[in-house]
Amino acid sequence: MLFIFSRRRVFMQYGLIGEHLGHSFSKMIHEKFGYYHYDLKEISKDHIVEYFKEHPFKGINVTIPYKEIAFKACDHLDEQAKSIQACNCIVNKDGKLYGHNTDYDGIVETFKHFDIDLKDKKVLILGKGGASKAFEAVCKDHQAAIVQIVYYKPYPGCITYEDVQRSYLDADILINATPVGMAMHSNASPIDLSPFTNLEFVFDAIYNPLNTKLIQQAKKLNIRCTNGLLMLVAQAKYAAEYFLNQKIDMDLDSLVDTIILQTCNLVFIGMPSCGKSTISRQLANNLHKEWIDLDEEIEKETGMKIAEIFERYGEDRFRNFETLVTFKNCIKNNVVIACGGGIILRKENIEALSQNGIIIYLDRPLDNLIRHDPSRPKLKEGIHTLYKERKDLYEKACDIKIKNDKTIQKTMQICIESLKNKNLYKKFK
Ligand SMILES: Nc1ncnc2c1ncn2[C@@H]1O[C@H](COP(=O)(O)OP(=O)(O)O)[C@@H](O)[C@H]1O
Ligand SMILES: O=C(O)C1=C[C@@H](OP(=O)(O)O)[C@@H](O)[C@H](O)C1
Ligand SMILES: [Mg+2]
Repeated sequence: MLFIFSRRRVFMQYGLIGEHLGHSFSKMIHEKFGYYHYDLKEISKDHIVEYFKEHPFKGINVTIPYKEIAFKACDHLDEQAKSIQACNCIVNKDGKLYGHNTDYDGIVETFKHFDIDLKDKKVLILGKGGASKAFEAVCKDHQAAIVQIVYYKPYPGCITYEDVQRSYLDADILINATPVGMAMHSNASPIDLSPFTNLEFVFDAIYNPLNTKLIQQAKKLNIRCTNGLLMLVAQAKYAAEYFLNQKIDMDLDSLVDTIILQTCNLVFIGMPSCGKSTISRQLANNLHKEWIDLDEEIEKETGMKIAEIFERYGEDRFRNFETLVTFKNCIKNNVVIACGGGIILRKENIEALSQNGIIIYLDRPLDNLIRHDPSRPKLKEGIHTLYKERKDLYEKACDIKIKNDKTIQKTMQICIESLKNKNLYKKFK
């Protein structure tokens, strides 16, 4: 009896099920609709069949790797779920399960938003999992001329990445439906875009990090592109409409903006002693965000003070630690990060921090900077020499430059005001 009671207590009415949900934004999105609590429930492969048998929910979303099992568990399926053979949304009506695939709608919504006409286009879809099938269905329904699935090894119906190099470099649209480039592997890209000749649009279904390596490259090459955030937000809205059996009146583009604001990081760069650590910590307190100082993280990881690392191992080794710690922290969400002054010396550091972060350059008058401090070994080279070497790198790396020539409190207020500028966040769209 007690057993049944305790199990009932944890039943969720609305939520997301999947195997690993650590990086999901779904709770945040669904609760913005304002109709219900939304929970995240990780279920192991051993328990998933039983979960569907019991179906203890009113409405759920389903994510990797259970969309196909969900499809099989449903009593009724809509056309999109049938054609994709996978469900990401199930509604429980009087004990019967109604399956939908709102990923399909999220994809259509995204192509529409960017005004991409799929008709007669040559489309490459990387990956052959659940998301890939939804993209394939959308492309075929919208009369793309060729829809080719790319897989990393030979597989029926798929081509390999070598085949792409040989005969598909004239593709019009490229879609990443693999997890390559996602959070823990954010330094990887599924494909190099530079040899493509005709790419009109790149669609990366990943939304964390907001800017994957693939998206960063597309932007560099001036190819129009999107991450998976609008798709995610749109599929959530359509799922909520199925859950509630009513229309939800919410502008998706503004919802995307809200999610970006709540998930992106604020990253401080600038000369040694320009105020990065001090001002970013106060800003984090003020905005109720977690604060991370990369120098402190290096000291924690190595168990040594910065000056000791320089002395015992030299600058190069210090820079390796710095890059390691940068890669570990850059894929977090909603954190404020203080970097060390030399972070801009390696391009890959800034690229990594830019995946989820707005880069803020704190510019403090040189005359106000500390000249001698044994805990800051680079100062021995002289502030003017360092500034000459680095000035352009700071300028180039930053999204916004803020003068720190007033009080700490005042500069922090200026940061807060400047960060209200919506244009800053366009880099994530
Ligand atoms: N606007 C300011 N007015 C007065 N002191 C400041 C100002 N900005 C920074 N400082 C001081 O400068 C010193 C170095 O700041 P810190 O945050 O450690 O710099 P960074 O992390 O950029 O090296 C600290 O003592 C800090 O309080
Ligand atoms: O400018 C630099 O090369 C360095 C700056 C330091 O951080 P601060 O900028 O916080 O002093 C620290 O990362 C290390 O001593 C190297
Ligand atoms: Mg510092």
